[in-house]
Amino acid sequence: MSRYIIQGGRKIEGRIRISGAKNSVLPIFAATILNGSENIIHDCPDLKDMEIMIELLKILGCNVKKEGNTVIIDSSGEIKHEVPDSLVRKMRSSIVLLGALLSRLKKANICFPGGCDIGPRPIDLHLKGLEQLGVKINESHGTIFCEAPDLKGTEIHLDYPSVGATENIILAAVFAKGITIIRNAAKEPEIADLQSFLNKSGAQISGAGTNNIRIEGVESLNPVEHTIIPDRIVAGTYLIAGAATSGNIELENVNIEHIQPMIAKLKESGCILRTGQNSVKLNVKNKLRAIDTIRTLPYPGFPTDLQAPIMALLSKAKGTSVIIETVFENRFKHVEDLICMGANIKVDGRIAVIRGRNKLMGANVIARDLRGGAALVVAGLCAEGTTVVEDIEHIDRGYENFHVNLQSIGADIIRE
Ligand SMILES: CC(=O)N[C@H]1[C@@H](OP(=O)(O)OP(=O)(O)OC[C@H]2O[C@@H](n3ccc(=O)[nH]c3=O)[C@H](O)[C@@H]2O)O[C@H](CO)[C@@H](O)[C@@H]1O
Ligand SMILES: C=C(OP(=O)(O)O)C(=O)O
Repeated sequence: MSRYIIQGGRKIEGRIRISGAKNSVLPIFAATILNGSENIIHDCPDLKDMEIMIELLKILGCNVKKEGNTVIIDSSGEIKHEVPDSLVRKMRSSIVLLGALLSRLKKANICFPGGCDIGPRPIDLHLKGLEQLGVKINESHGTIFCEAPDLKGTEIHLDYPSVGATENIILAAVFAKGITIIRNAAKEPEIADLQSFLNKSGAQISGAGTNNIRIEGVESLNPVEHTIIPDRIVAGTYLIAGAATSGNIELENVNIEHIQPMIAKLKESGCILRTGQNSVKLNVKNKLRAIDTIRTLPYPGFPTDLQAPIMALLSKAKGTSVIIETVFENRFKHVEDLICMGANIKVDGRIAVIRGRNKLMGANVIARDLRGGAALVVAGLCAEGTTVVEDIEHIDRGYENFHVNLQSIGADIIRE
């Protein structure tokens, strides 16, 4: 187990380039199974989850080469339909291999996926959508056995705009006969990136980024070269870290449209933000103010993945803030560690009330999930004294070179 040791109280100042998005690269890697060809993918972030997905693809029969942040995946060989449980349980995105394998092989066996422990996270909407496309599903002893003798396009109305379900249905529908329409689809930028990757390969998909996605089945796909979109959650985390230390930072390689929900809230708190075409600068002149209400929502609402980091920031803002977590049922595990650091936070169900304190104090805390862990790093950066964050393997799932990047902009953080 590794840990970060942070000496708080230093302003972070400088420039960081944002890596490709974890939640984009993982479904796109799964999608490389479809074309049975070579796929060259640039700006792949060096993350634990990406390593696991590469391992999974190799076991399934793909040839994978890594050259810096470019990954070349050749899926022209024979592909297996059974996905090993131990790796599937290590992350959430492994479940999109289901749609990809059904598309390519018309069958797949996979267990229930892992990922951050932030609530029950069922996959009923994935399975319901796949069944509507004609997939026969049997569950036994935790394994889902799927067969898709005859995938047929149809209209699917999602009860909730689930990111993973939207991705799985898109993947399964690429070769389905006729037209598939997904209504109430997730609108996240990572879905649009998946569409863009698949269309470059010859798929006929439109509407990603809106509630209605249309997929016209095609017969075959071609090799692709693609660059992953910048990670809006990583960008948001660095902006929050900059704000929490009253710093002065510039982020490069960001899509400004994708980070608008964070920009709006940071401005409400009193941060000064200036946007360029693909960059954003943040500085802070006065003490930050509380934010009346933050309600996490599907995109373009405020992202649940930044709920924990912004809570760390609000723990030191002037006044009382309210955060309502509407997406996941149990995403406040970081609260007890923030309280250990001196924060005044009360939680009732999905609502957290944060009364800003003048200071936070360094403490020994534990990263219990990916973004909760990032929040504790943010808190450590702006706390007095030393903070030790244990179990940082969770953070490795989603942040490339986290402490190295923070060091490069003046943070006192080491990995042990
Ligand atoms: C790898 C990846 O891309 N992860 C992201 C993805 O997770 P993920 O794809 O798991 O998130 P979903 O959008 O599917 O889940 C949102 C909500 O819908 C519920 N639900 C989902 C599917 C289903 O079949 N039934 C069901 O009830 C979930 O329990 C949750 O309460 O989107 C989340 C919401 O933006 C982000 O926090 C995650 O970082
Ligand atoms: C919840 C997250 O990841 P996952 O869905 O992979 O668990 C996240 O990225 O914050």
